[in-house]
Amino acid sequence: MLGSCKILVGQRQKRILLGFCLGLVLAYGLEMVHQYLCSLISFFVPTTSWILLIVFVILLIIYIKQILNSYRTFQRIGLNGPKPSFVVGNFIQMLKHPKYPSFRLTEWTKQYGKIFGFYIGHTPIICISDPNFIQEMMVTQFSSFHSRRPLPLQQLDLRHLLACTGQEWKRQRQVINPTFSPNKLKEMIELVNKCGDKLLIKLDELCEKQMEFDIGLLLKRTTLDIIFNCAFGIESDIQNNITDPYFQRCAQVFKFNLIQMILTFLSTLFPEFNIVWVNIFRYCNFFLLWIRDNIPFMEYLIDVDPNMWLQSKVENVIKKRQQSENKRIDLLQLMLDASSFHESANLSSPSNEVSQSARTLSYSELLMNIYLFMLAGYETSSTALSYLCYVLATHQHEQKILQNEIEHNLTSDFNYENINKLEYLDMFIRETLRMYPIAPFIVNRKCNDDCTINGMQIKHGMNFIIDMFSVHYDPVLWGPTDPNIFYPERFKTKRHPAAWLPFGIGPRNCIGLRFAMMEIKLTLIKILKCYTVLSGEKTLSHFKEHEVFVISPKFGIWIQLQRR
Ligand code: HEM
Repeated sequence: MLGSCKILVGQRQKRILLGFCLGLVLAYGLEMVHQYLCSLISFFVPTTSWILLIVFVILLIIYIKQILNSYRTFQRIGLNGPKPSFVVGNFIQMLKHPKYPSFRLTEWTKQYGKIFGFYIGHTPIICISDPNFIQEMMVTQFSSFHSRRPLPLQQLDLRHLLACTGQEWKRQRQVINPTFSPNKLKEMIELVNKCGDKLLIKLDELCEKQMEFDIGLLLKRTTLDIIFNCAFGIESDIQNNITDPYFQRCAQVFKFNLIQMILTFLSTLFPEFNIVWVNIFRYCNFFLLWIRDNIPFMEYLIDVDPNMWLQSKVENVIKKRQQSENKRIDLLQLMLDASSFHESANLSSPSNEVSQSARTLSYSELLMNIYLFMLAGYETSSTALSYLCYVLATHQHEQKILQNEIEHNLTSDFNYENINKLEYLDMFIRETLRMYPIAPFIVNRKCNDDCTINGMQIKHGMNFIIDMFSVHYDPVLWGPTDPNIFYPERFKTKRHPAAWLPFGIGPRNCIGLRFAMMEIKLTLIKILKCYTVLSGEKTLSHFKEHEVFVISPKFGIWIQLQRR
């Protein structure tokens, strides 16, 4: 999702060895650059090192003053918030939260109110959990808040929906929106259905054994299978083959290696030097790839960069589809139909560029977006399904109501209209995502134009984040039944439009919402028609959440199945 390159090395020892080699080479490289610069400058000025030192100290003082100044942002506008530490701001306090970082925001909301300020590094961020403010910012005054804060280590030339801004984002969104319309989804449901059938075969085997198992991994494979089928028309064997390279690469993208962790940390604390961190990261990857390709046996030590690998596969698939006579109905075909570039286009060809007024996508935009859908659609949907299985296992009464609804209203015809008529199923999923939102960190906005909301003057460049947990557990918004209780029927009452935010809100909400709901509903229906989900010994004891991009169950979801 970051769109950044990454190298993975198999085991710990290999990483240490590599880290050591890399350190040596970096040190040598730096020394060379240093010597070269000194000899170059001393050619013109004899007292180079003194001048360099003085310039460096002056720049450092200016930079530190800037940092200290930014820590006074909220004092100036009279906003409360936790006290920041120098350089890190409140970032470490967030990371050190025993549950997960997003939960720290909820604690601060309780302490400082529904609008407060905190610092990530020295970047001031306003945290909001007032639904009226959220509605105003993300819907009514959207034209002043159409960007997000760039992701740490985000490449500067990244041009997909999640990353781009302004006119570029508007054009891309207008072109891609129809791809996810109900009419198009109706045509794709058969593909999702087939992937669900493959899951049932696996579940059958596990049910026979009458043992407790982690369903999380199976759901990951299923959602990846669905997105491969629906996005690229690849009929993969992910669900049967544990070593499937697509599955392994996608999983690797969400795991950070040491270099990536350090650079992500630096990029978070010092975003103004992002170009430096991104380039160090890029060159480290190129360097490791070079070693892998040129030094014997290194291919066993250094793995291929999963982002590069996946992107090259996406490129091949696009090329093949362009040449094929057979036009499937899937995301790739719909987006190809909406794009305009020559068949021979590639990332560096002139047809890679399009004018902002044109209602079309360039080659690189198509490539990046298809790649984004693959990653954005796989982890989120499988995590949602995992939470749903956990809730099913721990709420037998609600599961019975759901099974009755499915039995009485659905025969074998799982078409788009029919599955969307199931009211209780819809409320059940919404209630689960209210209690277990998956990607709260991504619901953030950056102000593009000075404006005023609820009397608060907002300057261009100010960052905002939503404290989703405070909104989702607010008794005023979700009462009278206690929001800590799982109660799907609460959705029968009309709620504030900004009270339910798992997919964000406004023109820049999740473009895959309908697609995700379709695959989640269909998969659940298939499971519940055949089985009852039961809890086992590990269901509660192994349930622990953690947050890396998304909030997900750390040790999987352990359940038992009983055939109906
Ligand atoms: C349960 C599943 C999913 C959840 C919880 C989820 C959540 C989110 C959230 C919270 C956002 C940010 C919205 C905002 O800022 O207001 C988002 C954006 C996005 N999601 Fe999803 N998502 C899911 C599934 C999908 C799927 C299946 C796809 C694609 C096939 C997808 C593609 C995207 C894209 C491209 C964006 C960026 C939209 C833009 O900036 O215009 N998501 N998602």
